[in-house]
Amino acid sequence: MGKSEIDRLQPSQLSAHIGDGNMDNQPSLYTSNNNESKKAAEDVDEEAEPVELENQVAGHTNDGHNLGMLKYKGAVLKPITKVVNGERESCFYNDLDASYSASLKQLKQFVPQYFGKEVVPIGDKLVECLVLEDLTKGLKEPCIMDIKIGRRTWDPRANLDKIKKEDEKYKETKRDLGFCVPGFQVYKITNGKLKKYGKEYGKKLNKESIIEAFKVFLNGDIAWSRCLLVQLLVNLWRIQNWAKKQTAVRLYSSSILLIYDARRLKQNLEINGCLRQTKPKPPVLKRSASLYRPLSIAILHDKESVRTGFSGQLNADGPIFTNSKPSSPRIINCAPSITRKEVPTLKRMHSFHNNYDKDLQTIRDNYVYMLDDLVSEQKTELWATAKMIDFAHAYPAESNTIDYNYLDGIENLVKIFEGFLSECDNRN
Ligand SMILES: Nc1ncnc2c1ncn2[C@@H]1O[C@H](COP(=O)(O)OP(=O)(O)OP(=O)(O)O)[C@@H](O)[C@H]1O
Ligand SMILES: O=P(O)(O)O[C@@H]1[C@H](O)[C@H](O)[C@@H](OP(=O)(O)O)[C@H](OP(=O)(O)O)[C@H]1O
Repeated sequence: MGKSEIDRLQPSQLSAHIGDGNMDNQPSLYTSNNNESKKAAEDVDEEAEPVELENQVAGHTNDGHNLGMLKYKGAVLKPITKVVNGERESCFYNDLDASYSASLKQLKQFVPQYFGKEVVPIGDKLVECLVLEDLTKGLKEPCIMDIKIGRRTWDPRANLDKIKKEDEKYKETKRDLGFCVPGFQVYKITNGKLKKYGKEYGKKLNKESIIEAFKVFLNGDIAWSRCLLVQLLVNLWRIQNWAKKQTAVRLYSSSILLIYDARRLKQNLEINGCLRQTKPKPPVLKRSASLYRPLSIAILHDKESVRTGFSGQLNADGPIFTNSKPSSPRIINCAPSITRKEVPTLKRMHSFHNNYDKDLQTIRDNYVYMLDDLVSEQKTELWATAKMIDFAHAYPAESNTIDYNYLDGIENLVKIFEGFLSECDNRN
């Protein structure tokens, strides 16, 4: 890469390129008069001083050169140990607020809230940190997986050594899937115990063993929860749709955090009779009378649609089933745009596997409606999400083209989760 090209990619130019973000004018968590920040400040748990973020699953740790993530006053602190990276990440967050670009504005909903920079005491030093919303706040048993997106994890300013070092890590999953897993933690719903899997584990994964790793993370080795998969997938689809269109930024070495509360998962599985030791089982639904298959298929097939067993009600844990046969499943009202005419091929049962775009879109729409219902009608909080983090290597796109390095990774991730969803349909 020529010097002039590298020079054009100085961090400060991210602002210039995408908007007029001023990286130092951001409201602070503690001093701002910005309403959102004020509210966050009121909400905070009071750690008197920064403490280690015990739920950190990947990234730099306190090793003498670097510092790990911290928790302070209810927020997460990311210490700036590499000034250029820290500035770049701070600029990136600021640009999301300041930009006129629709895709950058849209991106804001997929990332943690950013409260600006703060200088805090860490040990005997004062360290400047990014202050971020704690994405795991309020979760009783937070299960977190860090998925680094992209085959290429080095940025345009990387030297040969860095390129080599990056290319040698997580080789197989990056090559075959376009992402890797540098770490995760899971609370097992069988015994409530926390298990952590670090980067050495992640580096050995390949396209087969990573499926097992996902199952372990999702407690899917014990039972599949459609409610969990839907919550995660809806967010992944949104990010995927964003990545399909956006031409403003290139994200290198950026991650998606998958987050859920194992406590809520357990409750959800118990209510649905999927865990043995628990409450009386709900009425057994025959395969044909179950909603546990793509909703769009159910509603497009007249006979099937009256036999879903779906009561028309959703609670915090997903759809409620009855023995009765509702003549008009509520989902039909939720998805008025879906007609027999539009998607005549949906009777094909393996649409998940063949990934036919149109079929999938319909199926996705249904799950999005279902998720919306969960929130809007029952006024419940969701307990799983997928968020984008780590923008230390975010660069402006040089030409208005798609970031295929990012898009490929998220598309493969989505396919794997859609596969789980269809497996879940068959088992339940
Ligand atoms: N907003 C957040 N809320 C909760 N946890 C977070 C948040 N941001 C980061 N984390 C935790 O910290 C870890 C590291 O975050 P991040 O990727 O930003 O750090 P990093 O040191 O830049 O990583 P890398 O070494 O991959 O570049 C994540 O895997 C996650 O466990
Ligand atoms: O997954 P691993 O093995 O921990 O690899 C690290 C990871 O790629 C980080 O993103 C990178 O930090 P940067 O984002 O700062 O490049 C770090 O570089 P470093 O060793 O130079 O800190 C790598 O060691």
